[in-house]
Amino acid sequence: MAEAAPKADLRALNPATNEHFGPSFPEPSAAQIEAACAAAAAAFDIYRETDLETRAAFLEAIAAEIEALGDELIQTAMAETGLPQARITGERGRTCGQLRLFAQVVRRGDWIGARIDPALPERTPLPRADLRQRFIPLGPVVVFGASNFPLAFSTGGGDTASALAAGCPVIVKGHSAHPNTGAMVGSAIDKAIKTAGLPAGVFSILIGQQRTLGAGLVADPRVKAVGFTGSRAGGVAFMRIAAERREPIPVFAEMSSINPVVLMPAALAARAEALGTAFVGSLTMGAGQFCTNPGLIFALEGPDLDRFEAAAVAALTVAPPHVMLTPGIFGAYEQGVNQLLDRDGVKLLARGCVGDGVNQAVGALFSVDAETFQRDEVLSHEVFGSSSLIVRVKDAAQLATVLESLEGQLTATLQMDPADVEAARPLLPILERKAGRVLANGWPTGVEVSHAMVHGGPFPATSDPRSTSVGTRAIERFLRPVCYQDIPDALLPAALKADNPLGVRRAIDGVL
Ligand SMILES: NC(=O)c1ccc[n+]([C@@H]2O[C@H](COP(=O)([O-])OP(=O)(O)OC[C@H]3O[C@@H](n4cnc5c(N)ncnc54)[C@H](O)[C@@H]3O)[C@@H](O)[C@H]2O)c1
Ligand SMILES: O=CCCC(=O)C(=O)O
Repeated sequence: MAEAAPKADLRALNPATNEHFGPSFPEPSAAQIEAACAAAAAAFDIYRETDLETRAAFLEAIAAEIEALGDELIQTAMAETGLPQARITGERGRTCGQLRLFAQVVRRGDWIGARIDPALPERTPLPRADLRQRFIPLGPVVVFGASNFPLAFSTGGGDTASALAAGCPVIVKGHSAHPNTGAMVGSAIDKAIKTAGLPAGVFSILIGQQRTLGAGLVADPRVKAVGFTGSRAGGVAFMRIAAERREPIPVFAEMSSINPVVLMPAALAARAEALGTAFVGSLTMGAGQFCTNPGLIFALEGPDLDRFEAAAVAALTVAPPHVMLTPGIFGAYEQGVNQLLDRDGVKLLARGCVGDGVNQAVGALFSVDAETFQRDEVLSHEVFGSSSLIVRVKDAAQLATVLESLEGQLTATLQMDPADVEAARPLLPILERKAGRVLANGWPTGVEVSHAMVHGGPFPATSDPRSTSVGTRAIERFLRPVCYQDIPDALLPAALKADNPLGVRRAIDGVL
């Protein structure tokens, strides 16, 4: 856990210098938490029935307002996270593109899922009633901003965009690692709310550092769902709080993944050196602070794996150190690496360059044989940062067994050539069961925001394998179906009225 519970007001910390800067953020009071929940609840019935164009334009306005924050947003996020300019600029593009993509989804209206089974009064032995179904939003959603993506997975990120697209008011628990970035994006969303003429409770942000803030929000009876990206312990804590409520609610937590990569024999023989170098590029990107970071490599032991290791060692040895997001995250990384250094049967292959600054992660590469890996549960725990473990397997049967032993993952990757297809075929069902996204010949870092993307997977990658937190399917997390039986046309929602005034696609008796 990165966040302690200090008594002083929160101020931003530059992790590159360990210096605080900017204004103080007093911990939100119980009255402010109450006000945010009350406002969100009051806004729900108005916001959820906004017409599609108003809601889509609102999402586009948020994107425009975020862009209008200009370079100040980029500089602020850089100072608060230690992430470089190109990364933050790219992340802003992804964030705004994500909002605009959800605007298109809202306009198209397919998410309403309109279905009509017309009445069959003459049916025997029993007539059928007129049945009409649509999706409605769940209600106010609490979103936890993630430390590692201060824009794309934070205040105005994917959880917020998809919940707002669904028609849910959002209360963001801003991450204490980037309070000013969070506040700036929050102000951009507030402006867009005013432009759209929406109730203020459609969005609010509470920035704080105490556990009671997040726990209180998840427990509030007016909150109907949770979106979270962060640690396994944090996600599990919220799953528990949500399950123990008088009315349990869904928690969509994206938590822990070590993203196995399998180097298939023909690919390894053909391009061991290139694979070794590319692997280190993915491993060290952004100081390894990606939930998609390749933390486990599997390959058959032998000279080709030796070549891969040699190339990876050569690349990692010259890899520069990177400032991590917070001293707490840096400390957790160091602890994780030290734990691997102490593990029986684990060999250190390489460390990256050591810097002279604070909170700088030095990459780490280890190797272990498959028997030891399977015996020692600690070896399959996520080390958040640029640390990875190569698991040397004896044969194809052992590879299948060891993959089968893994926990749920966001991604699983096959590095393969055409000659590997038959050997890969029996692995695919295993990888499908383990991961939300299966890749060939890529690296898992760098998630596309699109219609077919799945950024999800079985526990502990997420708390609910049926969904994704990236891509347009993310909207489905915040919707539930309602069936209207024999409701008069005058009372039906527009999407289900006889003359289909919204012009949305509808399935009539199951046929679109
Ligand atoms: N899988 C990922 O994408 C990912 C991303 C970021 C961090 N992490 C992991 O999380 C660690 C800490 O980083 P972090 O601060 O970003 O994540 P975190 O889970 O500690 O915190 C995320 C948010 O949840 C809140 N929170 C966490 N536990 C809570 C609890 N028990 N009760 C109330 N609120 C709680 C925090 O206040 C924060 O707002 C990292 O070292 C890393 O291991 C994973
Ligand atoms: O840290 C989680 C998200 C990772 C991601 O979005 C990416 O790899 O692009």
